[in-house]
Amino acid sequence: MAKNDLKVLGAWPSPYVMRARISLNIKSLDYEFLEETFGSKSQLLLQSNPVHKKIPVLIHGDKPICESLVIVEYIDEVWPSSPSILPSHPYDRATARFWASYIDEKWFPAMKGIAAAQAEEARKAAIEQVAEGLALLEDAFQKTSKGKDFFSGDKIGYLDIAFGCFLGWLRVTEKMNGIKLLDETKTPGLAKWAHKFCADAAVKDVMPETEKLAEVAKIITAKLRGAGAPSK
Ligand SMILES: N[C@@H](CCC(=O)N[C@@H](CS)C(=O)NCC(=O)O)C(=O)O
Repeated sequence: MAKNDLKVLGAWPSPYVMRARISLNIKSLDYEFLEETFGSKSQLLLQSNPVHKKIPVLIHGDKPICESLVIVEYIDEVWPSSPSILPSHPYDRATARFWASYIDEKWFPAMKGIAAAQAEEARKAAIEQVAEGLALLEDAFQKTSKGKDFFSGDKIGYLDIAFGCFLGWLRVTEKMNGIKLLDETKTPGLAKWAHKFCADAAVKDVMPETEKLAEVAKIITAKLRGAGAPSK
């Protein structure tokens, strides 16, 4: 058993699961990774997260903690470090939480919309929405990074984790649609940030390879579009 008795219920392609794993890596915490089978839910998952029945769940001792961003905050509070994952100033914390919520509630759903779109017009509208979101996030990056590598400054922090976990899916979306979303001319800060984020020691072993993720994306896309529905 690992020293801190930590388990993560998850699956390697899940961006939300990645948030928990990156946070544990930042704090150099060992954990057992319990991989859920795609398309089914283990008894442990159902009893650990009876409300949402979703991954990730962090189990600390015998206590389950659900919801990826709640998990990130929990890890940061239980194992404090310098710098912390959450910004130290209340205003910076509020700003980071604001953008994380924007990413989960607006930006990523728009990216899923690209895959789900059946008609070309709907696909173009979703791409446009994602690009507009990236322009907003570029602006947020310029303001919060203050010329440093990450949203949080010199080291990866809360907003880096909240957004960076979607980079694998962003690359897959680019590849499957023959488009460039993170553009060096339109979003130069984010393009550089993405390279640094993926190369970071806390991230590189949990960021899935684009090719491998693309295989999962094909299955999910078919599900989103309704299996067998004619694609327009
Ligand atoms: N808001 C949740 C989202 C988690 C989530 O959507 N997880 C997906 C895997 S990527 C899941 O468990 N899906 C199974 C389901 O929806 O039944 C979080 O941040 O943890």
